[in-house]
Formats: sequence, C-alpha cells, structure tokens
Amino acid sequence: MSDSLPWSERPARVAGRFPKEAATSDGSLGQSSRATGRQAWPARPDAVTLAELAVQALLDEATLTPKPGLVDLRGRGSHTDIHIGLMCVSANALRPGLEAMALAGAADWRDLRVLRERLGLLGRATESAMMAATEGVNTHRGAIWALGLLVAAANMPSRCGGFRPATIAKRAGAIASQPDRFAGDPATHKGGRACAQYGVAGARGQAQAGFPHVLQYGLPTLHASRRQGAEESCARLDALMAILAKLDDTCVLARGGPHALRSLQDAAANILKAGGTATCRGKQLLNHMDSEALRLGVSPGGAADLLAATLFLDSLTV
Ligand SMILES: CC(C)(COP(=O)(O)OP(=O)(O)OC[C@H]1O[C@@H](n2cnc3c(N)ncnc32)[C@H](O[C@H]2O[C@H](COP(=O)(O)OP(=O)(O)OP(=O)(O)O)[C@@H](O)[C@H]2O)[C@@H]1O)[C@@H](O)C(=O)NCCC(=O)NCCS
Ligand SMILES: Nc1ncnc2[nH]cnc12
Repeated sequence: MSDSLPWSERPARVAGRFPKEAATSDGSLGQSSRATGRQAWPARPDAVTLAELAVQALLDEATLTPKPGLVDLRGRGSHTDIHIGLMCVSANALRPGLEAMALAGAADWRDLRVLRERLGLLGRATESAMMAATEGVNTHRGAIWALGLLVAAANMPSRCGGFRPATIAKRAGAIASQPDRFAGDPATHKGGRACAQYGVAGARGQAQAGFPHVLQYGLPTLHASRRQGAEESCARLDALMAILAKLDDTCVLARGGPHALRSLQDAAANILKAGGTATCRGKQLLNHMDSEALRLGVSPGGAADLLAATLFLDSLTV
C-alpha cells in the first residue's frame, strides 16, 4: 500500500487477513460466521468490525454461485479480466479504506458536507488501493461507493437515530446528497455516460435516494426466502434477482444497451415468479439467464454491489 494513502497510519492488523492462495480454493471460501444470516452483536460494532463485515459481505457476494454473467466460483462470467481470486484480493484490499470511512462517520457526523468530502477523498484513495491490488482492473468501484457510505452512516453516533438498516441507508443517502467540490467529472465515467444517455440514476442516484433497491427488494426478499426455508445461498440469489429485476444497472446498459437490461430484468422477475432459485423451475431459468447474459456479453455489477450492501446491512441485524 502506498504511504501517501490517507489511512497509512492505520495499524497493519486490519490488512491482509485473507490469504491470496485461499482466494481460489473451494466453496468454503467466503462463508461467513453468519452462514445462517444471523449474528448477534453485544454492542454496536466499531469501525474495525464494520469494515470487516463489509469485506465479508463482498466476499459472500463474490463467492455466491451461480450468478448470471458475474464472476463466481465457477468462473469469469462475461468478464475477460476478472476471476474469483482477483475479486477476493480486491475485497481484502478495501478493508483499511472502509475502516477509515467508518471512522470518518464517527468523527465528522456534525457536518455532512465535510463528511461527504472526507469520504470522497477516502473513496478515491480506496479506488487507487483497489486498482493497485488488481493491477488496474475495476472490480469494486461501485461497491466502494455504496459500502463506504453505509459504513460511515452505520458508525455515526446513536443520537443520529437508530441502528436499523432503513435508518443507516437514509443517513447514507443524506451524505451522498451533499456536494463534493473535489469529485471528478461523472461524464468521463462509463457509468456517468450511460446515465446521461439513457436517463437513469445510476450508482449516484441509488445512494442519494437512500438505497431503495436494498431496502425495498434485496432485504425483504432475503428475509422472505429464509422464512420459506430456502438454503442461505438460494435466499441470497433470490435477493440478487429481486434487485436485478428492478435496477437500471449501468454496467449492463453500458455494455449491452436497453435491450440487454430489459432481458435480464425480465429473466430475474420470471425466476421470482417461478418461486425463486430454490425451485427446480427457478434453477432452470437461472441457468438460462446465465447463458443469455454470456451471449449478450453483459454482467450486472451494479446489482452485485447492491447485494453486497444488502448482506452488509443484514449482518448488522441483531
Ligand atoms: C459516484 C460514483 C459511483 C461514480 O461513478 P460513475 O459516475 O461511474 O457511476 P455509475 O456507473 O452509475 O456507477 C459506478 C459503479 O456502480 C455500480 N453500479 C452500476 N449501476 C448501478 C446502479 N444502478 N446502482 C448502484 N450501483 C450501480 C457499478 O459497479 C460495479 O461494476 C463495476 C465493474 O463494471 P465493468 O463494466 O466490468 O467495469 P468498467 O471499468 O466500467 O469496464 P471496463 O473499463 O473494464 O470495460 C465494478 O466497479 C462494480 O463495483 C458501476 O461501475 C463513485 O464511484 C464516485 O464518485 N467515487 C469517488 C469516490 C467517492 O466520492 N466516494 C464517496 C463515498 S465512498
Ligand atoms: N461478482 C462480480 N462479478 C463481476 N463484477 C462484479 N462487481 C461486483 N461484484 C461482481
């Protein structure tokens, strides 16, 4: 890690807990201690724990299999430059940055404008750390944005409100809605251009609205599928389908256009209508959806990021 990073004074104890070799191992990789989706915290988690939970959510998302067009334990999906090992290395490289962003939430909560600019600085440095770890591949840019805002919001003092997912997401939305004088030009980003071309809100709009796809689709579907007795991996895949069915994912739009987006959204909705990914029909449809994503050359990276955000907020549930 570069010495110039703003958190370089942080102790090494938070870095590199996930060995590179383990990244390509079997299905046990990435399974959290909350494999049942439940973890009781004796008190509110501190910044180190919040960063750890966020990284775990990223690992859980990356290793969730089978996902349509996305990198998973089977392979690269529609990507040529990313594999599961890189996703895991990348997730682990974000830990110090996420911890610093959580600390910023506790330090700068009184002035959301100051906090937004602090998070912008840390977010851009975390993007650089990701790029250094992946040798220039964009694995988690959207995830840094979403989880950075959420860990900061989760670490604001309790007088800012409760610790429920809805409260944390709303606070994150308030931070994201503040201006950042130092932000780059969105029109130079592929996602920013897709937003302008197709009139969609993208990752920025999703965060500013307080993560509606996480609160209205991801979390309720995760919980409903668990209640219906689905295995944890199926409940998580169902949550991904629920997000995907409704999200204007700029990764899909940028690579495949509106036709590809509609095709994935319809396929995800049909899987849920068939009873979800735990059913035989749901599994068949998921297989078909995966083939279609590969044929179209698209990968719903935005929906995957929001699944990680869903799993992170779920992991805070006592
Ligand atoms: C505000 C930013 C998000 C700026 O980003 P941008 O203007 O580019 O906005 P979006 O494209 O809308 O979003 C960026 C990433 O967010 C994910 N995403 C896409 N759609 C949505 C959506 N509707 N809702 C939520 N999230 C969404 C997605 O990230 C994932 O995909 C990336 C991989 O995609 P891929 O196409 O393979 O990679 P590319 O590099 O684009 O392609 P190639 O060049 O390889 O061909 C991967 O990152 C996933 O995570 C979008 O890509 C924000 O990033 C920003 O301002 N950051 C600065 C720091 C900051 O202010 N931080 C503050 C808080 S931490
Ligand atoms: N599993 C995944 N595959 C490809 N891009 C992603 N972005 C976030 N998660 C991803």
